[in-house]
Amino acid sequence: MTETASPAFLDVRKAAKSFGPTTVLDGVDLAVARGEFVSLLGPSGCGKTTLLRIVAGLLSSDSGAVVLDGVDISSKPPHHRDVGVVFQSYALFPHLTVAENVAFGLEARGAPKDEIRATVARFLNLIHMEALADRSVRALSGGQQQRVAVARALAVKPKLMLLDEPFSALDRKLRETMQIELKRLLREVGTTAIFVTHDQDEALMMSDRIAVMNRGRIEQLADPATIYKRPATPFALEFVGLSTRLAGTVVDSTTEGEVLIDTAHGRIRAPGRFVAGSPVLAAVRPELMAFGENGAENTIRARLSDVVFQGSRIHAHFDAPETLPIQIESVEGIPGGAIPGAEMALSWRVADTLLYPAPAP
Ligand SMILES: Nc1ncnc2c1ncn2[C@@H]1O[C@H](COP(=O)(O)OP(=O)(O)OP(=O)(O)O)[C@@H](O)[C@H]1O
Repeated sequence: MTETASPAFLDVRKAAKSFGPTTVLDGVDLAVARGEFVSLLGPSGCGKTTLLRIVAGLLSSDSGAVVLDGVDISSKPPHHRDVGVVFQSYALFPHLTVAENVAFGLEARGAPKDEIRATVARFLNLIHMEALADRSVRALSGGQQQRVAVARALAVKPKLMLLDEPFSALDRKLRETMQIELKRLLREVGTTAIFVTHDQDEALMMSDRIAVMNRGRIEQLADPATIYKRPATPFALEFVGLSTRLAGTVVDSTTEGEVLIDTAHGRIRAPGRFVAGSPVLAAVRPELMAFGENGAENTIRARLSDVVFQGSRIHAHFDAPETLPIQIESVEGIPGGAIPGAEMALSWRVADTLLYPAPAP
């Protein structure tokens, strides 16, 4: 299920790639608005890099077209696409200084000296590296090198920036700093960007919209809050964030657009329309569940198996006979000091219940 950004600045139509009998991209459509930051999020091997390489012109699509700012660039070579690329490996010119690396693309285009000087100064300022302008890039840390790589790609004012896991080689703290800096930098320069990651936190924090990819398809394309609160498919639900999941069978439906579902943990209600007898998957985010019955609309009983202290909150896991996870997050802790093995009531609102057709086994 995809939504279309309008008007499309980048319009990828039916991108497809097979290697021998293996389909890696299965006719993917992706429309990106001008100035937008879109992440491709999915597990290893789902086709993120393949899609990015097709947009960059580093790989040809078996079908379809790539249209950028109204121009079909499908048959143009990478250096004629007006697209900047930053990969995980920094790929800077090791024999050049920081400033020379940032200037490289402009010099190759024969830009006037004054313009080069001003642009390099602006970008070194934007990445806070004015003081290191004359240093060899060999003498930089990983984070500094990746800043230079981003500045070098942006200095030629590409219409589109493609970033493939640019921070995955960096440690967590530096990574978080770089994420904030990149977002600020792209906003200041006003560049449209596609960002590949398999890290859901990175995608949730940085993106205007996220394309959740699975097996060569986009399963959902939406803003981060919608991806988290209303995952379109069981895969998107499972891949982004944690959830309590309950397998069940619809036993009845109400005129208010709700269904009654029998699960191994009791009967619950959920918004949705399914005929009686349909196998379904019901889910709820753990922070939307509470201990006890609390007069809430849905209540199940389950046996506490594990409690994980996470500083500002606790995360409790429950035994689930059908092996789907039951988990709750609470800032208040476990009531009454319940210990593993104790049976507890858990409750939540019907409106917070997500409902899907049962995925194929
Ligand atoms: N040149 C190739 N020949 C054969 N198979 C390939 C080729 N390039 C990619 N693949 C396969 O296509 C699939 C998708 O690869 P791709 O690099 O797009 O995945 P990805 O989602 O970016 O994963 P990762 O996060 O691991 O980089 C993988 O199974 C990969 O092995």
